[in-house]
Amino acid sequence: MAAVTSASPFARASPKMIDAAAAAASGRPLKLLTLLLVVQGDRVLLGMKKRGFGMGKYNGYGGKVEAGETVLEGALRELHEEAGIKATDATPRGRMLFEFRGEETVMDVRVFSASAFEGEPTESEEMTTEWFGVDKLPFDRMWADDRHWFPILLDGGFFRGYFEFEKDKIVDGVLERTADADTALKAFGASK
Ligand SMILES: Nc1ncnc2c1[nH]c(=O)n2[C@H]1C[C@H](O)[C@@H](COP(=O)(O)OP(=O)(O)OP(=O)(O)O)O1
Repeated sequence: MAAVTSASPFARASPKMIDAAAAAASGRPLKLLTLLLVVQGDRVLLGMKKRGFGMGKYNGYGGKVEAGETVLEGALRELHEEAGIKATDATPRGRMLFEFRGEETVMDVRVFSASAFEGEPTESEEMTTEWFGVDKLPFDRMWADDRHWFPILLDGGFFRGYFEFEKDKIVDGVLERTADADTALKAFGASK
């Protein structure tokens, strides 16, 4: 897994590139979102988005954090709404900022993983529920950034990144494995 990560062009970002990403994000409005990956042994639960933003792509479960809830509460609520299960050991793993060319708002996605849950994964109006082997993840049907940070997540590590998109193609980005979750949460350019 580590070899895949170091092969990512974004894993070799220079400090200068990281500063550039920080400058691009600073002062921009952030939209707070969650993304929770259920990883059990050598399999990962993914859902194909059936409607709206990211329709047709496989992803973990997540969405907007609502007023009055913590980020973790938002992540657990979205998992339950979209996949019908309650994660019992969700833990923060990373933070990704996504900028789309031509849009003012930067998406601030807090990534969690969990291995234990209550209930049975059940398809919802928004997402399917499918298990994939860790060596058979459908990266060609996922967001383009996923193939770069999934190896770190599956390896038990923490990460932070900044990716700039033109529609659903990456035009630039930086990705860094961090020593711990606290460092990952200090995302490039974000003030909170
Ligand atoms: N580039 C990229 N890689 C990986 N994951 C994501 C992205 N961009 C993203 O938006 N995401 C994730 C983050 C969230 O988990 C979802 C998007 O959430 P969305 O469906 O828009 O939020 P909801 O609150 O569920 O929205 P409604 O459908 O209810 O309006 O994708």
